[in-house]
Amino acid sequence: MIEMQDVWKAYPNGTQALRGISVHIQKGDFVYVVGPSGAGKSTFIKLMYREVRPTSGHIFVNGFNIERLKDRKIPLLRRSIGVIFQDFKLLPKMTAAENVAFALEVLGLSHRQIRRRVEDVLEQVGLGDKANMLPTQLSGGEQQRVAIARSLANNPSVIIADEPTGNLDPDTSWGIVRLFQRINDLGTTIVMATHNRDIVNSMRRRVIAVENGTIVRDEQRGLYGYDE
Ligand SMILES: Nc1ncnc2c1ncn2[C@@H]1O[C@H](COP(=O)(O)OP(=O)(O)OP(=O)(O)O)[C@@H](O)[C@H]1O
Repeated sequence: MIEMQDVWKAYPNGTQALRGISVHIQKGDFVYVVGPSGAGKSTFIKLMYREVRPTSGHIFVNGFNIERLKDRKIPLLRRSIGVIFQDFKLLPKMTAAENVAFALEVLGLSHRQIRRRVEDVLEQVGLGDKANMLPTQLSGGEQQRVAIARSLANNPSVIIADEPTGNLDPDTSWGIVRLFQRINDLGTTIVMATHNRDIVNSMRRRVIAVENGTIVRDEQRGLYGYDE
C-alpha cells in the first residue's frame, strides 16, 4: 500500500530533511507519525502524495511508483488518497456540500450521483444537517469534518492527515480521532502526524517516531514517547 525504500530528501536550500527512510504501511493500518518539530514528519507525509519529490530512494503508494509518476498522472494518485491539513483548506465561498461536491466534479458523475454522494459523506461525518453552511458559519471541528467528508468523497484507500487536530481543543480533537477510528474500522488506512500525546498514548496504535530525518522507533502498540 505504502512502501518506502531508503528515501532521502534534501530541499533546494540544502536542508537534509530525510536521511534514509524505509517503511511499509499495509492496507487497514492506523499509524501515528510523531517526533520533535523539524524532525521531518511533514516531509515524510508530503512524499506520499507527491507534494515533494525524493532526492533518492523508492516510493510506492497504492500501486503508483512515485519517482516515475508523470505529472499528468498525479491527479490519479491523489484521487486514491485523502489528504487532511491542520488548517482545513476549505474553499471559503462554498458551502459544506459545495466543498465536497467540488472534489467530485472532475470524475464525470451526474448531478444526482454527486448529490447523493455528498449527502452520504456529510452524514458519515455527522454533518447531515449543516450541508448548506459556509465554513465561517461552522466551528473548527465542524470545518475539519467537512474536510474529512471531502477526502472521503472519492472513496480513498488511504487518508493522510498532517496535524489534523492542531487547531482544535481537546474534546473536539477526540471527536476527530474517533471519526478516523470509525473510518479505519471500515478498512481505510490512516496515517496521521501529530503532536497530541494524549491521543497517541490512549489509542495505542502503530507509532512511527521520526527524529532528525530518520525513523528511530516503529512500534505496533506504541506510545508518544517525548517530553515537550
Ligand atoms: N520547503 C522547504 N525548504 C527548505 N527546507 C524545508 C522545507 N520544508 C521543510 N524544510 C526543513 O526540513 C526539515 C523537516 O521539516 P518538516 O516540516 O518535515 O518537519 P516536521 O517534523 O513536520 O516539523 P513540525 O512538527 O514543526 O511540523 C526542517 O529542518 C525544515 O526546516
